[in-house]
Amino acid sequence: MTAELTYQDVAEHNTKKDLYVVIHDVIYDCSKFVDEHPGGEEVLLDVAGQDATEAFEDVGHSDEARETLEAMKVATLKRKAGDPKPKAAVPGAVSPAANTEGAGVGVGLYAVVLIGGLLAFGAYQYLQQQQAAQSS
Ligand code: HEM
Repeated sequence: MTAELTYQDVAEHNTKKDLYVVIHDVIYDCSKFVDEHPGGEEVLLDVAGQDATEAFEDVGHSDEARETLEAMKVATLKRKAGDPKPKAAVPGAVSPAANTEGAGVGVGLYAVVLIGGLLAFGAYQYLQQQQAAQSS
């Protein structure tokens, strides 16, 4: 199967009865699998018509799951300028239309990571000081 589809094509298949996902730049038709998914239909509906690479990999699916996936392959992804980057599955971006503003979301994510890191560092320093104060 050598068909190529774009993100826009995939985004149209975003319902339970007609559900495509992109994982590692390959497109899979999960329509028949939604009801059988051991992880529930909700998570698949969340990524319907979108890049599910991160969601799929985060769970650490088994080899068996990967074989199931392989059987559902329908096409490969044809990337166009402005499409989200590989693995750029953005948690919370439920609407397929969200991929038109990929750049903005990317910057936002960096900000979140940066602030999270600073907070963790601050907390660490604080705890160190507390400990130092206690032991003196
Ligand atoms: C799209 C193709 C997918 C396939 C073929 C698939 C297949 C499977 C299979 C076979 C299992 C059973 C455990 C295992 O063998 O690893 C499983 C479990 C699970 N899947 Fe998926 N999955 C897919 C996508 C996703 C996505 C996008 C998520 C999003 C978070 C997800 C979340 C989970 C979770 C949380 C479990 C664990 C359920 C439990 O242990 O109770 N799956 N999946």
